Amino acid sequence: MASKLLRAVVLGPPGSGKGTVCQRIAESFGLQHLSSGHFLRENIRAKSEVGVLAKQYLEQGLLVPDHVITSVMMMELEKKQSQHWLLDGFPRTLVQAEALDRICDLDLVINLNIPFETLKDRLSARWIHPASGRVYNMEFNPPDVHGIDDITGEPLIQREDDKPDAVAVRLRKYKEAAKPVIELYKSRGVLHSFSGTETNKIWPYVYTLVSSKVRPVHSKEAN
Ligand SMILES: Nc1ncnc2c1ncn2[C@H]1C[C@H](O)[C@@H](COP(=O)(O)OP(=O)(O)OP(=O)(O)O)O1
Ligand SMILES: Nc1nc2c(ncn2[C@@H]2O[C@H](COP(=O)(O)OP(=O)(O)O)[C@@H](O)[C@H]2O)c(=O)[nH]1
Repeated sequence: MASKLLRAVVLGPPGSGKGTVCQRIAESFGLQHLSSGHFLRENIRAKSEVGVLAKQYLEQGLLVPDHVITSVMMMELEKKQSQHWLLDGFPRTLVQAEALDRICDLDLVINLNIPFETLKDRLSARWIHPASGRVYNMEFNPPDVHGIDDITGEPLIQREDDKPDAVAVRLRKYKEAAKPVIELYKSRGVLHSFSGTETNKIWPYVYTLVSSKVRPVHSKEAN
């Protein structure tokens, strides 16, 4: 097995299960899971310069400008140079993919293909613990106590951009922006697409794929 550090990306529309799949990969393989949305929400909570700027875009379900998210991600990636990593939510546009190209060669791109109706249903049932980014779903993986984070006991919230009007805009924007990124990675032969309506059914295939690149932390397949 290669000892090279893994550079991987998970692509997929909002609600496709990127966060869920990345969390499982991170746990099973000991990779760093780096979520662009999580970094932006952290900046918003901290009221940093980036956060103040990003807030207005997120509230309208819009992508933040390329240079803003690219500088946030480059700073985070610099801190993780010596670790395997997995990007969730970045790159979202061709400009971002080109910026990423300048600092690394990707080994693996996982593309989640999920039907639109499924995405809408999932997002309306999604609740998060803002401080950690932990994600719940009232049907798929509910918290032990309704509305409360399992680990800290703090309240869960529903994201403003998971409300129905913002969701439709986000899905449309995603499609437009992601098309050239998917084409680019397909042409390089690093793209692996998975289709379905259930993360639990897709997961064993993703696990097998990642196992071909990095050794699992646990010998038995996590689920
Ligand atoms: N790479 C990016 N480029 C531009 N805007 C971004 C990027 N990543 C995140 N954002 C902004 C716009 C997103 O709607 C918002 C939340 O990001 P994220 O948590 O990845 O949610 P998302 O819109 O993909 O939904 P989801 O978590 O459901 O996939 O942050
Ligand atoms: N019903 C159902 N919900 C799922 C499934 N996979 C993920 N979810 C939930 O759907 C929502 C979106 O998943 P998430 O991982 O946040 O997707 P992301 O937006 O692509 O990062 C979350 O509330 C998840 O808990 C699934 O197979 N079935």
